[in-house]
Amino acid sequence: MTMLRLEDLTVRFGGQAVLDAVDLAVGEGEIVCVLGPSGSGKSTLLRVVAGLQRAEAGRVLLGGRDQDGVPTHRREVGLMFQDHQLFPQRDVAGNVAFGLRMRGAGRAETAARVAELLDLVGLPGAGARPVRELSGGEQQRVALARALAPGPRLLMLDEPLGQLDRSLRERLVVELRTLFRRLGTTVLAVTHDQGEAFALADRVVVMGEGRIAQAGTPLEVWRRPASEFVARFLGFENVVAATVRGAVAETVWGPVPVPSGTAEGACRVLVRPGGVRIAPDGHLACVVAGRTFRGDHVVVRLRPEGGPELDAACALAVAPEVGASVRVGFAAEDVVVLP
Ligand SMILES: Nc1ncnc2c1ncn2[C@@H]1O[C@H](COP(=O)(O)OP(=O)(O)OP(=O)(O)O)[C@@H](O)[C@H]1O
Repeated sequence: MTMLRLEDLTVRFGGQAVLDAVDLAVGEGEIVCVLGPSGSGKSTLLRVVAGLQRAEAGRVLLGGRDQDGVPTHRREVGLMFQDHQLFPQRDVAGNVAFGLRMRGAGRAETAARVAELLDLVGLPGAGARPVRELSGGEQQRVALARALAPGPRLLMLDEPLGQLDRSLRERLVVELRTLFRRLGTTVLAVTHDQGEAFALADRVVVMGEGRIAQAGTPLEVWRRPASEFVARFLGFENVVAATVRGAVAETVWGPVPVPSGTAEGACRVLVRPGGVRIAPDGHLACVVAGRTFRGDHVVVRLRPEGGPELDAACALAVAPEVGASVRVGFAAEDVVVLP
């Protein structure tokens, strides 16, 4: 079943379309992450779904019902923003209970639900703690418990882990995914951090200038970026103009093998760094201009005889030193033809 459907949604500020005829469906229990550069319209999208921002055109359907004219508090959506927006004067329980009280829940019911949620987010017994004394990660959990407390049909997260340091983010994102799976929560999250989106989402939606540039599973989007915009946003820089003839694309880097069935003629090609192979029989001579350590591999920046620089992903043990002369070839499985 589709929990959320956006049809032809358009929002303009000062004549500029911030959302430009956006169509999107989120299934029940699905976790969708909207990813995009700053200003691409991600937060506006959430605000329209929540009823905090009016759309100029298009529809928002929740559980099949048009939400036009339905106020925020009747939409049964949970919201969690990047700065948590906890009430500093209330303790943890008072924060988590907020949405329940708004719905008129009784004292005993509220207390039981708060305890249950604090267990769920890994803060058992923390109800009486002042929120001011919590760490960033603990505050994030309280904000999550507060958003989940009223049992929303759709949980929306806006840069949920934005303020936290990297290692905590990486840990929490795994916890969040496990929790949402267990609860069967339908989630629409926005983030500019691709690592976060790819770790959290069943489906990733990449936005640019108010439009959906690509939607697909993390693996699909990673393996087959649909455009140069998506490829560059994901951090792929090995993009070059090409002319396809048969199974080969001619480029300033020399011939690049392309998948069979690729249309002939002008295009742009992406070679993922893993497909730039340093080997003595490679056709392209390069000098190593830089090296970036990436944990389990090294990204080597190569300066070819002609054309733009390119990145190669190398195993730690064999990565050449800066200044070394190397030769490279391209592996077909890491070549993506862009429109
Ligand atoms: N109420 C408003 N009035 C005028 N312009 C606005 C308003 N809200 C947002 N904008 C503009 O709309 C554009 C999209 O904003 P939005 O916050 O949706 O982007 P975003 O993708 O969430 O960005 P970020 O990642 O920086 O939060 C921006 O250019 C922003 O300045």
